[in-house]
Amino acid sequence: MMAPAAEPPVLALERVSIRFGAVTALQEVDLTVTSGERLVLVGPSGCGKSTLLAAIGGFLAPSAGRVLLDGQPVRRPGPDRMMVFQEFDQLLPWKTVSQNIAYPLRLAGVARAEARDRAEELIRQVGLAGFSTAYPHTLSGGMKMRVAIARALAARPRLLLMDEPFAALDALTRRRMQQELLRLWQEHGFTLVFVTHSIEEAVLLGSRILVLSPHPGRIQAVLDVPEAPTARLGLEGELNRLLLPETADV
Ligand SMILES: Nc1ncnc2c1ncn2[C@@H]1O[C@H](COP(=O)(O)OP(=O)(O)OP(=O)(O)O)[C@@H](O)[C@H]1O
Repeated sequence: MMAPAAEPPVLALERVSIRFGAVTALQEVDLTVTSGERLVLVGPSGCGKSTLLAAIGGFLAPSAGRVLLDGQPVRRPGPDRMMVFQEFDQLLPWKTVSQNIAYPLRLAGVARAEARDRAEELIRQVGLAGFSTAYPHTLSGGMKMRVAIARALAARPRLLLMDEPFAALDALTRRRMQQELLRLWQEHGFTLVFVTHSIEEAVLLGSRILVLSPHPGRIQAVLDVPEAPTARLGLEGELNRLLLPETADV
C-alpha cells in the first residue's frame, strides 16, 4: 500500500540568503511552513526577523535561494500574503474603517458588494461593530490594530505575516489582542508567521518557534510548542537560555 502523500507546504524557503552590501542579514535559511501553522520568529535585535518576513512578503528579493508559496517562486507582494505591522498609521487616514478593509479586496478584483459584505463581517468578528464609518484618527491604538487584522483576514490570504504587531500596545490591550488573534485563528484557520521580541508572546501564540541568531542571521533552533502549561514554562526557560545565555542563571 502506498503511504499517504504528505501535505505540500504553504511556504518553503530554500537556502535563502539576503545581503545588504557587506552585511549578510540572512544566510542559507531553509524552512517549510504547513497549512494552519502558527510560526513565531524570535531572536536578538538585528538577527534578520524583519528581513525574513519581507522576503516572504515579496518586498525583498533573496540574494541567493528561493522563497516558494504553494510551490511557486515569490516575486512580488500580493494579497495572498497580507502583512500587519506595529505602526498605528498603517491604515489609510482618508478612508473609513469599512473602506480600509475593502480596499485591498477591490484592488484584487473582488466586486464592490462582496468586498463590503466581507468587510462588515470582519468588522463584527474583530469586535468593531458600529465603527464601520469611523475614520482611523478617531480610533484607539488597539482599535486600529483590529482594523489592520480585519483588513488582512478579509483578503483570505494564504499567509498572514505579522511584524511585532502588538509591541506598541499597552500591556492589557496586548493581552487582549493575543487572545483575540488565537480566537480568530480558530475561526479562520489561517497560516501565521509572526515576529516578536517577547518570549512569553512567542510561547503563547506559536505552534512552532524559530530562533534566529545574528550576524549573519541563521536558524539557531526550531522548537515545537507543547500543549501542557508546565511544558510551556519549560520552553520559556529554554528560550531564555538560548536568547539571554548570560542572564539565564541569575
Ligand atoms: N535596507 C537595509 N539596508 C541595509 N541593511 C539592512 C537593511 N535592512 C536590514 N538591514 C540589516 O540587516 C540585518 C537584519 O535586520 P532586520 O531588521 O531584519 O533584523 P530584526 O531581527 O528584524 O531586528 P529588530 O528585532 O531590531 O527589528 C541588520 O544588521 C540590519 O542592519
